[in-house]
Amino acid sequence: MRTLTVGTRKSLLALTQTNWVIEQLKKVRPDLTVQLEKIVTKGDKILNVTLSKVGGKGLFVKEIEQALLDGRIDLAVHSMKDLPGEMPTGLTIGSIPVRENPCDSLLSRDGRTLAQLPAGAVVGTSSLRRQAQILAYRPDLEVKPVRGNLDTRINKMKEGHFDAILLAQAGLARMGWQEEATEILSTDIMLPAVGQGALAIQCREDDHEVLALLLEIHHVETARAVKAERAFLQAFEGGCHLPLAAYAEVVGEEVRLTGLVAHPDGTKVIKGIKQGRDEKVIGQDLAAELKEQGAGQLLREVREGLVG
Ligand SMILES: NCc1[nH]cc(CCC(=O)O)c1CC(=O)O
Repeated sequence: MRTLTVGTRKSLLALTQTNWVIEQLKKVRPDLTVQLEKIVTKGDKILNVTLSKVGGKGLFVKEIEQALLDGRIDLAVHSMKDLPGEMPTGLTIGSIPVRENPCDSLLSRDGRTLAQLPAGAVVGTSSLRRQAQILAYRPDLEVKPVRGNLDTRINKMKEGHFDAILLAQAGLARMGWQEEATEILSTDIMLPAVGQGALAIQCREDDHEVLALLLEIHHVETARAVKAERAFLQAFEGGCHLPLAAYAEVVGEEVRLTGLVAHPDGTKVIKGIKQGRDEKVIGQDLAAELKEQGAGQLLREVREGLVG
């Protein structure tokens, strides 16, 4: 097989994820040769400003997709939760490898769990999804925005800017920093972002050589779960900056999907569960059910900046 060029963002997490994928590929094809092509995306350039204010889906993805289309790279590893619903013609997801821990974690300065944090404690997160759910559970906490890469956020907490922060356990685990988590939050308290903990490996849809290779590390159960979660998200024309969460698991032959839409201040949580064989159908059905309870209107208000 030809030497493959793998595109990646320059952040430590992106490099770590990409190297993990290359390792998995080499397990099945020991003779595989690859070279890395580091790409700086718009999202990386503006990490220090409020992404939700800048808007724009796929801030971390666009330049990488262009490099794939131009043939400068042959495959690219994305965090599934950062990947927009629509994909440019000519590209496809060739593989969804096995999912890491999908949960969110609380990291606190003095080792206190979420239940033990005192009233008024300051929790750092810039995610409306995390903000909404943490305030629904503990309305007495204060949420403040925090930006930057994982290590930047952890350092800001340790320096005392926050009593605690919320991060995806998957990111910590991939970096080998799982011990930094004070508490892995149950999905009952903190439902994850769509696709959280999963990776998507993107390639050109006519590159059969790469497609055959990627199939070797495809994980069918993860792919089924993510398909249900993304069908739910797409029914809301959702971006990743909305107070929307979903998590699915394979149960026997079926997939069980839990989804929610919340007011950013946590005063309202619209939540439901759907189980069935067809991932797309349960995603769409659950979205329709939550819309009947006002979820569509709530998200429109968030998008238009009326609340949040
Ligand atoms: N939004 C940024 C982002 N995109 C992917 C991860 C790592 C976890 C994952 O793969 O889902 C993170 C960090 C975080 O949210 O704490």
